[in-house]
Amino acid sequence: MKRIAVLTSGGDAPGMNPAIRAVVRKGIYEGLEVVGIYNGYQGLIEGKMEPMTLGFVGDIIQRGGTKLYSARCPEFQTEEGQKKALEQLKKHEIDGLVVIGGDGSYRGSMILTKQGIPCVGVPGTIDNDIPGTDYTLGFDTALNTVVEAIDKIRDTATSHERTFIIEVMGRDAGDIAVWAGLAGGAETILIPEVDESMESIVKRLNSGSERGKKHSIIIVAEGVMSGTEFAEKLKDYTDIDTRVSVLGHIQRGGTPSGRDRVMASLFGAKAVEVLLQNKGGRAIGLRRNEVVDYDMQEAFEGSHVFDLSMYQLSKELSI
Ligand SMILES: Nc1ncnc2c1ncn2[C@@H]1O[C@H](COP(=O)(O)OP(=O)(O)OP(=O)(O)O)[C@@H](O)[C@H]1O
Ligand SMILES: O=P(O)(O)OC[C@H]1O[C@](O)(CO)[C@@H](O)[C@@H]1O
Ligand SMILES: [Mg+2]
Repeated sequence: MKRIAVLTSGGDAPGMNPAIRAVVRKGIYEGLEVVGIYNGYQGLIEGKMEPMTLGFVGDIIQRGGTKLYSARCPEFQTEEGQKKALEQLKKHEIDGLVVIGGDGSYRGSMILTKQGIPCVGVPGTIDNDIPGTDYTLGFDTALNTVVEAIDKIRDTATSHERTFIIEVMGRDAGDIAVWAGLAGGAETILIPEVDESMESIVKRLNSGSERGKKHSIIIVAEGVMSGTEFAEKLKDYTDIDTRVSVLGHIQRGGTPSGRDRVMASLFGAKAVEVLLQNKGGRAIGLRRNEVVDYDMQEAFEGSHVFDLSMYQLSKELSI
């Protein structure tokens, strides 16, 4: 292994920059040449890459987004696109690749591994939804962004004695919703993992009102339905005055938290160590507080472990 490359792919996540920094600096420390590929698999297909220096990754540890840019690349899902990508890797004499991204990006990397370029995945997605790891980069920062937003919205909810419906991200996963709901004291949390009936939701809202509760925070994970859709549904059951707030992409941006910077540094360095052992098709993760590498296949076959007890606790604490 002489020359390795790194790319970021899929939705960006705070922590991607510190992870790039760790891959580049650990690689150079170990005597490797490190190439940065721009715009994910799209840039790989187009050969948009250049050698990285220690300086290139200076002053990025504290920045959100990704200095290498990210993309969703439908062309890479075609055989022709994959062939072009492999040709570029061979042309630039790249012996191994670190892919920082979510499950889709991992799937793409498996194709390259099977074609002879060992790839290692670093979990970078705010959704925290990759099977096999307890943590994905960006989750902590996104969580803090959402909690800050809930706190602000709560001020208005209290002043106007209103119920607020806050829609949060997490394509198919309820982690952001549950953690933020618990941290922000939300009364109701709707997540894709649990099917709660409208009757039960309304019953809880009404019992709060009967006890004199004047405001309420409802978190809706986008994977369940949109906040607006939920507000419309609620109208069929109650005349409670609601407002909807869609947090959207502010959840993906911003300075990575201390936790995300540390995890990114640990994950990025571990990815380089794994490549140095000539291992491909591996994913980096956190298990019981230990940084590990595991068979990437597990990330596809296993299911993301969702902590139902936290969801239950949020209900017990926010009645
Ligand atoms: N099955 C697949 N085969 C080949 N490439 C894939 C596959 N799935 C995804 N990819 C590639 O990976 C890119 C990123 O995937 P996707 O858009 O699913 O994001 P992700 O990595 O899952 O991140 P996130 O869900 O956090 O945004 C895709 O645009 C595509 O280029
Ligand atoms: O930015 P895009 O492409 O609209 O993707 C949004 C999706 O990406 C994520 O932010 C990360 O996977 C999801 O939570 C969300 O559903
Ligand atoms: Mg994904």
